[in-house]
Amino acid sequence: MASSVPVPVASDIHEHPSGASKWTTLAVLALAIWLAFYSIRSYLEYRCDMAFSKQHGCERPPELPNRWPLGINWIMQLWKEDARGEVLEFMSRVADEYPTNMLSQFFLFGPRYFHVVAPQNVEAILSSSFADYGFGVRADVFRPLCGAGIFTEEGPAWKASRTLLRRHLVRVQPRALDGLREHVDNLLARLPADGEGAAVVDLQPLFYDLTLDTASALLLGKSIYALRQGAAAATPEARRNARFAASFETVLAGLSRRFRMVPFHNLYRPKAFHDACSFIHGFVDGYVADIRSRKMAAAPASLSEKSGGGGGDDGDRSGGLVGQIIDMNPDADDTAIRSHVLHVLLGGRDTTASCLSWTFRLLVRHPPVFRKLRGEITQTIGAAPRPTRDDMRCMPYLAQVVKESLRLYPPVAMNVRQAVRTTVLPTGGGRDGRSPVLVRRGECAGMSAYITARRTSVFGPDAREFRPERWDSRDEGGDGEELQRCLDAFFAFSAGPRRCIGEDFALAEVSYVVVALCQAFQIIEILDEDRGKPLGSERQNTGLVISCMEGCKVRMSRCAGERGDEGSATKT
Ligand code: HEM
Repeated sequence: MASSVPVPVASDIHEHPSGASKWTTLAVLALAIWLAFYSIRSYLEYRCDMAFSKQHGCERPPELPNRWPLGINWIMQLWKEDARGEVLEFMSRVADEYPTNMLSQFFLFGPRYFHVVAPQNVEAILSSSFADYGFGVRADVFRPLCGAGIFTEEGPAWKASRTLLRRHLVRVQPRALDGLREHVDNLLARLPADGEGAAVVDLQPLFYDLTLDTASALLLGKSIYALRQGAAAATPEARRNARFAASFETVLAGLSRRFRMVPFHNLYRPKAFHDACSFIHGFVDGYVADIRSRKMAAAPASLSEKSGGGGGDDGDRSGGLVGQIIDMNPDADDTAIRSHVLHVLLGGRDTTASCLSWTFRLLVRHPPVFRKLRGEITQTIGAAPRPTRDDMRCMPYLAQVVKESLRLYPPVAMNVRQAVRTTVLPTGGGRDGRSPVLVRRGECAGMSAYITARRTSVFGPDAREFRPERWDSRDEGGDGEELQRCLDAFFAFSAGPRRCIGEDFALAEVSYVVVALCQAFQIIEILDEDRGKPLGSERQNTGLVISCMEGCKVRMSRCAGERGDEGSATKT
């Protein structure tokens, strides 16, 4: 038996390699070919880029010096400052040390990262060289919550989403203030009542509830009523709404953590985050199914007539954005509708609440500005219960106050783009910081409206001060040059083709709430313990938008006789 088994000899082994070693050889060969190809391509690309750089007279901006390899010292410092709530102020201080308006650095093994401060460079990235930049990993970071949509898409898909969403916003815009009234009433009901005397209130969480209510009404045709939850939490619907509001908070915190972990963001997988995403998906899907079935039951014939894209006048009233999309295209995919809803919610809710919160923080810290604003409100609408759109157009100082608040505390404080092709930024290179700068394909450019707002070279010696008058075209007495410089450097709503589509809606909402609170409360003032603290010394939460860790605590009273401090000057 033993003699029938063939025994391999050494020569057989060499001439007929086993399956495994054959594949190993092939894999090594493929890797070597890929490496050779990659190196040659990188080298050729580098040569082309250098020629391009020379042609445009580019020079490198200053490099941030690393104390430890791979910029680890900077990463640790940023984490530390972030935990302290001071990361934006820290970055502003670093930028101030470099008058060239531009810095470059590497983080770990990532691509070169440019810190862009000069308004000309911001303009190039957002507008004139728009096509040269993309979002990098943003889509991947947002995917668990909202899939593909306006915030993450590029090219034709983004254009289609933008056209659709703009159409909806333009349609609801004229009636937006009517829709706000109910929610502002709910806000007022949560504040100290008549005769209750002066009370300390943190307005920040209430503003977040308010904007969740207005945004959900805009998108789903029915509000979440977060402001009413205390009173009505007994019903199953109210409980579901409360869970939606809580899940949304969990998800936003998770998304902001994912951003901080790039490129390891996919390692962030806590169960609470995924459960919250699933709940939100099911919640919105429920609304979509409900609106669709109501529409089918109400007018099956008219639905097919509208499928050409015309939509109906009731689009925004019955089912908000969801209803309008179904009106225009009854075959629209439900998951795609859900993504539209979540993208706009993501873009419109926290940003508006953040703006409201910072505006009131600033107003109570600047009594002369608050007094002047109250004067304008009284003069324009007197005792009328609520302002109309026309009333608000007649309040230029109100617009200046909101704009100045957005300048100093832009809700979207940081933004990043990644070059999709090699390109040039107009300024910031060389010793004097005036030469163009080469940005190679794959390199990143980070902009911060917060840091730019604090540059004295851009906004003048009072850049860090809250001075709404800087936006008054009549105030300068000069040739309007300074105002134009301020306008060019203002990008709280971004700029160029991807400028915010909710700007008008947000400004109307913020202005309306400011007027409503000023009318209802004769006293809104700073707490004694907060007096004298300079702007920027507060602790900030830099998630997807900036909020204040200390909230927006004020002392309020409906009646002037019940003020906490006669010395304060917020009364008209
Ligand atoms: C004070 C409030 C707001 C601020 C400061 C603000 C700011 C911004 C900024 C900076 C961007 C550009 C983001 C980027 O390109 O990375 C943006 C985009 C966007 N915003 Fe707003 N926003 C506000 C309110 C709103 C509201 C109320 C809505 C909707 C109702 C909205 C919807 C959007 C959408 C859909 C985009 C994406 C536009 C695109 O990529 O084409 N925003 N916003």
